Amino acid sequence: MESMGLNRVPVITIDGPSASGKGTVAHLVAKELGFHYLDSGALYRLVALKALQSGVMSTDEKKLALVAINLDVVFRDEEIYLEKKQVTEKIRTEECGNMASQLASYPAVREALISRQRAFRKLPGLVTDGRDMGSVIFPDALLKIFLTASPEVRAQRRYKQLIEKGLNANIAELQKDIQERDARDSKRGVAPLQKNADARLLDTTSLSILQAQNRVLEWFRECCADESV
Ligand SMILES: Nc1ncnc2c1ncn2[C@@H]1O[C@H](COP(=O)(O)OP(=O)(O)OP(=O)(O)O)[C@@H](O)[C@H]1O
Ligand SMILES: Nc1ccn([C@H]2C[C@H](O)[C@@H](COP(=O)(O)O)O2)c(=O)n1
Repeated sequence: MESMGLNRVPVITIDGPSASGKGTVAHLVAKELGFHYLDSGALYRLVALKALQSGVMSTDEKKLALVAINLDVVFRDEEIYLEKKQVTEKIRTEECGNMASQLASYPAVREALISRQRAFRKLPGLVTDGRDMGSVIFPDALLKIFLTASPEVRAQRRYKQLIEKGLNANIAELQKDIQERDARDSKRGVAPLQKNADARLLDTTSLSILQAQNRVLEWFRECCADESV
């Protein structure tokens, strides 16, 4: 693997809808394999946070693209820094998530984030999660997964996650929010969330986190054997 060109660095992409568990599974798989990890949604959330802080409107594509181009962000260990300030939890609010989903529909914003995402592809490998990782950013990925779960289960998981963090949450509002976000992310004109033919479907509605993680690792080993990686 050491002598591989950059385009042969193995990549596992995990795309899927909001609160499906793709971030959790991608992170665990990366840890298990000793691979790098990219949470691409965090980049859209960081643009959203910076735009909210600077008073840039969610309708101003040009200014939002400038925010994305100039984003001063560092991912270090488990933490995320925007302009040297730690914002790991701050970008996880529903406000940032919704703003991120809105600005992610602009081609100029998406274009501005492409090279940043591809820069994460380094030896010994990369696991990444998002909406267009397999379709647009890493079309030659070794293994592409579309990870999903029923909308009800996703809302319950998000509810539990927020309550465990000591935050207020309302299951009906979360369900509505997830529905709206899914619709916006899937219906946009550029890089929509969808299961492409070359992605394997992983429905985790009745799987535990460990079962989902193991399924991805099994598939990865199969792909490595097929490709003699
Ligand atoms: N298979 C599973 N069984 C039970 N809970 C799960 C499972 N997968 C993930 N979870 C839990 O669901 C919650 C949401 O997961 P996570 O944040 O990874 O989703 P996501 O798809 O990355 O969301 P988003 O796209 O909004 O960032 C977390 O609390 C996680 O621990
Ligand atoms: N590859 C990606 C990643 C994220 N987005 C957008 C759409 C999401 O609603 C929003 C927040 O992502 P999350 O952190 O919830 O995964 O960002 C996208 O369009 N493409």
